[in-house]
Parts: sequence; structure tokens; C-alpha cells
Amino acid sequence: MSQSLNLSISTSSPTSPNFASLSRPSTSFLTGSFRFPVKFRPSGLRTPAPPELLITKASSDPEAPSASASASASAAAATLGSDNGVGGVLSAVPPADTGSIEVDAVTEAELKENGFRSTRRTKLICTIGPATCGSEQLEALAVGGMNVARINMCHGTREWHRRVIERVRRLNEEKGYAVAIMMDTEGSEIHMGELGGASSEKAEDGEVWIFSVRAFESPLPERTIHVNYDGFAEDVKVGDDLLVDGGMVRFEVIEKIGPDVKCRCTDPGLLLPRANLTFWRHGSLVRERNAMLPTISSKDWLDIDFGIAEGVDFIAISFVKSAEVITHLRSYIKARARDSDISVIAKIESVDSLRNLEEIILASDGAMVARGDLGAQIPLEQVPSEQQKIVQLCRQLNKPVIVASQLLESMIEYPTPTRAEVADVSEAVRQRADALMLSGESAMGQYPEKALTVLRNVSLRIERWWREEKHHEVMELPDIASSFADSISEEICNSAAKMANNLEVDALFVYTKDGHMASLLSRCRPDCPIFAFTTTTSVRRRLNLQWGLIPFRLSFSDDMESNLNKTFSLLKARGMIKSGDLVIAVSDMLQSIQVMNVP
Ligand SMILES: Nc1ncnc2c1ncn2[C@@H]1O[C@H](COP(=O)(O)OP(=O)(O)OP(=O)(O)O)[C@@H](O)[C@H]1O
Ligand SMILES: CC(=O)C(=O)O
Ligand SMILES: [K+]
Ligand SMILES: [Mg+2]
Repeated sequence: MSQSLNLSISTSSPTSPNFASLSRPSTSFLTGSFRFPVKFRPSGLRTPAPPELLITKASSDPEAPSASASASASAAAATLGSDNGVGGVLSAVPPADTGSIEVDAVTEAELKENGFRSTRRTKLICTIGPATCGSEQLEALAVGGMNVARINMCHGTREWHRRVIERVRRLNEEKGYAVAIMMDTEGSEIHMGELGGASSEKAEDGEVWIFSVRAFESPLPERTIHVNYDGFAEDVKVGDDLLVDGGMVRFEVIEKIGPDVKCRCTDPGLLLPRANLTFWRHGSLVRERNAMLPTISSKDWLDIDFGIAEGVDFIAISFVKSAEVITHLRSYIKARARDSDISVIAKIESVDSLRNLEEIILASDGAMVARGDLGAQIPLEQVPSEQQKIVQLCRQLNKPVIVASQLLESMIEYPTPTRAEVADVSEAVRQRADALMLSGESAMGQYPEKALTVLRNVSLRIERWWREEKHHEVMELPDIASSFADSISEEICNSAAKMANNLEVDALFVYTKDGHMASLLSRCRPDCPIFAFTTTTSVRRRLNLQWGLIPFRLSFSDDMESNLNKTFSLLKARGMIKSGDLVIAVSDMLQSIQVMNVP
């Protein structure tokens, strides 16, 4: 049931975009002459100047969007209400088709009905697990605004993950979504094994449990937990505290008998399969030989090979300690996956990663504040300030940043979040993180779609409030370019974003082959949405992680005027923009800033 849409709008008699005369000098076509910073704030610019040329064939194009595509777009919009998500259906047009544009139907419907300002800027990631692995469930998440699907290699088999990847791919191909796939490695920290098939086990106060490195046949002996790390029994000492999942359950080590460690439960709670274990001595985290374990285990390498073979978009590395491991992995990927460009995301979830934060982020393509394990390694009350620091640093260094774990934890069981959870989500949105991530809420919770709706609505509300209050940030963005050409791009993007805010334009357009210019614009967190046009579907998917970007796939040339004409025609034909809308366009082919009204 592929819903293909083939818009072949003739650009043989190109219309000339109206380069609105905004001030002296009357041309705003700044190509070639880099007089930065561009500083003009003309008064009375709220109403765009009337277009000088009104030639367009687009609106009368006989091949306007197919009925089925429009119907499903409005159906998606209808189910979502006025503040809907991003996701959606449309053209499964082969990339070679030069006359088409690919965008999610939910975005399209949203732009049509609510205009530019309504689009959500914060991106949403869902961990896929038993609750969401079916095709219909995945589609519901895509309609609900999922930008990235995360698969966690701690759980499930490769075969299971392969099926999930296949389903997401099919959804993208058949229905035009651009849901990216993020594979998350297990890492070699200490964790419990499976619970012999049980989904959880209750540990009661005072009970004695055995934690053992022995290999057991299933079912396990009663009150026995397998530990994955061979050195465990040697490293712990009698009197140590053993924390499951950072303190969700707590034990005290009372005796060591060879490979078995006898522990008494001091804080009762639920033990979940493969839960993380840390041990503490005199109030400090013990990092013995386990600190020497490789960040990427041999199992992780096999999973990474699997990820490369499957062409995932992002690989998130758990328990990163230093920049070297990231650099090493990146060269490994480069050698193995010649024409794929998999981004490497560093998960900040250990004491070491905080210590080497800047070099790790610099070496990576992005970072995740993995608050679950981080909160097991540092005092909980320290997590919020570390989160803020990581989010800020990532933005300064122009790396997408994800805030993860326990955002809506109570929604694993209940259909509404706590007020405290909503406040936490709001804070992450206010910090302008690129993306928010659901873990157990979407992987195995009772209300995955409702949880996603909460993230979506809170994001939209806080973003709008932030804009209405004109909370432009004062964040200093350091120069990050490593070459003169990069410096030009950076200056262009900084200036364009500033102009967009000052002129209150409707949208920024960026034509970018590798996505770099789009990310530079996103980094500025401008008030208006950023339409990112790129030629390949893989770049389009990767851009889906970044704040404020609405990625489109479009073939374009080095001739900006014809690119703009074509884009205007295509977008107007689909009702996503209209005559008179004020747009600023930048491109990485021409290094220009153009300000114009849509003709
Ligand atoms: N593929 C899967 N199969 C089965 N259960 C899963 C799967 N993915 C996630 N889960 C369940 O969802 C829970 C939360 O997922 P999440 O990805 O946050 O894992 P985690 O075990 O907390 O580890 P991490 O620190 O890597 O996030 C898991 O504890 C597990 O119970
Ligand atoms: C996401 C993750 O790995 C954590 O929070 O620990
Ligand atoms: K993981
Ligand atoms: Mg973790």
C-alpha cells in the first residue's frame, strides 16, 4: 500500500523569487560579499513587502497531492488534535526523481493547518521493546511524533532487533517517514543476568540473596542472581553496599564463598532482568578492576558489526570513559561502512565520562545524558546540574544532545504523569536539549503512545511560552570552525539566525548536502522553524535528531535561484507555505544569505 506521490512541477520557466527590499542596500542577496555581522533591524517589517512578481504555475499544477496522501495526512492530524506531532505519510518517490520533495505527512498537515510557528522543535526518541515492536505500534509512534527509534542491545536478540529495524524501514519507505534508528550498546559494566524467565523478582527487607558469577542452568536456584562480571566475587568486600539500578534495591555484602557473594537486602524493591549493579564502600563508588573493563566489549563489537550491516543511523556507546574509544570506533565504522555515515553518540553515564567530558563530546557526533546509570554513579542531587552542563556544552560544540531516562517513569504503569515528571520534561525543553528519550515508558510500559503525547504536548507548550516571553538566550556560542570555509558557514548561520529573530521571519531554509549548515542553524535555536533540504534520505534521517530542523529530501543544484523557485512551487502546491511568507535561505554550496517573500 505504498502511497506514492509524484509531483512533477515544471521549473522550465522559472519564477523569480521576490527578494524583498528590506532596507538599504535594497538587495538582500548577500552572495559573495561577506559583510558580517549583518546588522539591520528595519522597523515595520512585520508585514512582508508585496511580491513584485506573481508568476507561479505551482498552484494550478494538475498533479497536486494525491487524494490518498492528503486524506491520510488529515486523518493523522485529526487524530492528533491541533498540536500534533511530526511523523507521517507521503511520497515514496525514488531519490532520482528530481521533481519531488519528501516530507512527513504529519509535518505537512501541521504546517498547513497551524502554520510555521506550530511545529515542535524538540525531537523525540522512543526505545522500542515488547510493548512497541509491532508494525502498527511503530506506526502509531511515528504518527505521534517519534523522530528516532532506539534499540537497546542489552535486551532481546539480534534477530528481534533486525525485525524492528525492518519494520521501521518499511514504514519509512512505504509511508514516507524519516524515523532514524539508534542502536545502543550494552557496554561492559557490571549487571545482573536474566531472572530465569521471570519479568521481575521482589527482594524483601532482610532477605538473604546470593549474587554469583557461576553459570546456572535455568531455572535459577531460589533467591539467586547471576552477575556478568567474573571479577565480581573477588572485587567486593564484606560490608560493601550493593546497589541495583542505582539504589532501587540495596543489599549489604555479608559473606563471600568462592564465586558466591551472600548479601542481605537492606532496601527492598523490584529486581529487573539485567539490572545494573554498583558497589559502594564507606559511601564511595568502588571502581576496582571493573573500571579497566573495555568500554566496548567483544559482544558490543559484534553488535556494532550488526548495526553497520543493518545501516543504523546512530550508534550510542554506553559507559564511555574517554575520547579514544570514540575516535577508534569512528575509524572502525569508516573502514567498514564506506558509504554509510553512522553517527556515534557518547553516553554520559559514568564518573569517568564527566571527568573527560569536553574531549569526549568533541570526539563524538552527539551525546546522551543517560541519567539512569549516571544517577547510580554520582549522588542523585548532582544529576540536574550535570545535565545542564552537558546540554550547554553540546550546544556550544554543535553536537546534538539527548536527555534520557525516567522522564515519565510513572507512566510505565499509569496513564498520566506526575507533576514532578512534567516539570522535569519542561526543564529539559527549556534547556533546549535537541531530544528527549523514552525508555521503559515506550519499551515495556502500559501507555507508550500516551507517554509520547505528554512529551509532545509539554515540548510544544514550553517552546511556545519561551518564544512568547521572548526568552532569547544570551548563550555565547564559541567559534568552532576548523577552516576558513567553515568559519564562513558558521558566520552565515549565526547571522541568518539572528536576522530571522529580528525580522521575525516565518522560516529559515537551508540547502545542505551533508547537513552541516543545518546543524549550525539549529545550534542557534532560532525562533522560527528551519526547513532543511538535503539530497539524501540518510542525511534527512540523521537531521531528524536535531532541534528545530524539519528535514526534507529534495534534489537540488548549485543554482540557488532555481532551487528556491522549485522549492516554493513544491511547497506551495502542497499548501505548506503561501505567497508573502517571509523566508531567509542559506546554502552550503553558495555560502549566501537571501531574504525574500515567497512569490
Ligand atoms: N528489546 C527489549 N526486549 C525486552 N525488554 C526490553 C527491550 N528493550 C528495553 N526493554 C525493557 O525496558 C526497560 C527500559 O529500557 P532501557 O532501554 O532504559 O534499558 P535499561 O535496562 O534501563 O538500560 P540502559 O542503561 O541501557 O538504558 C528495560 O529494563 C527492559 O525491561
Ligand atoms: C539511557 C541509559 O543508558 C541510562 O540512562 O543509563
Ligand atoms: K544500553
Ligand atoms: Mg545506561
